[in-house]
Amino acid sequence: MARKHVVGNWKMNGSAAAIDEVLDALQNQSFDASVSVCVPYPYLGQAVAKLKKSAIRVGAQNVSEYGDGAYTGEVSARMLKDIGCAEVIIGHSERRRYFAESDAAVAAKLARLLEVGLFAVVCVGETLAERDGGRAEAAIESQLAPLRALMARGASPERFCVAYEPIWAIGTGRAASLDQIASMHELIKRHLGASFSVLYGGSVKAGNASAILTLPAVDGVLVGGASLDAQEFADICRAAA
Ligand SMILES: O=C[C@H](O)COP(=O)(O)O
Repeated sequence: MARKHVVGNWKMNGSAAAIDEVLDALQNQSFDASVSVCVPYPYLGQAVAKLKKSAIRVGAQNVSEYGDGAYTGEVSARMLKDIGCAEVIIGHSERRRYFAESDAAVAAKLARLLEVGLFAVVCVGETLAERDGGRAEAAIESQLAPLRALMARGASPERFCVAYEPIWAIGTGRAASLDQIASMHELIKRHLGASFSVLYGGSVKAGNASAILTLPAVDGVLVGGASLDAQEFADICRAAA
């Protein structure tokens, strides 16, 4: 069985001191799972240096859909690779919602990451209105369509995973039920391939991680708030044995 993947997403939180504190507490621990921490851009270099001798990988939370050039304020996939990032979260619902990131932009970002050889964690998720209106599956299928198109053009399913994050479960303390998670992960695997890696995100905590990670269709978790606490994040990583 493949190793589970635990990704911490710090979002726009933290400081140089907080990064040191959390990474100091994590860096010498060994986990059966593959573990990564996605810190804000300004702290990427610090995290890469800190985790040089650790198995924990450093990731970014976004990347430009463009290659190097005159795109003020953007950060290219090549730059992230250059400084030692291993993976990048793209298409997070907060980016789709607050920064109008479209499915097409997410697909372009994925293509950039694949070009330079960085692993991508592509987020998809439905709103509460879509879930309550019986449209959750259709919403996810439409977000998967550009990924399927990229795969049809040769994108390797080994180089990226999907994180299923129901928007109503993010930061709310109300994780999706095990049935809801299992059924959506199975749907995603039906579309992208049975062995395709699918993570779950949305109010994952030390207390529910084990039950979620035990589901056969769950290949890992994407953890927001709880990844800011070294002890709780380490407990979640251990639950992914
Ligand atoms: O990227 C992480 C997700 O948005 C989940 O965040 P959360 O664990 O704080 O609910």
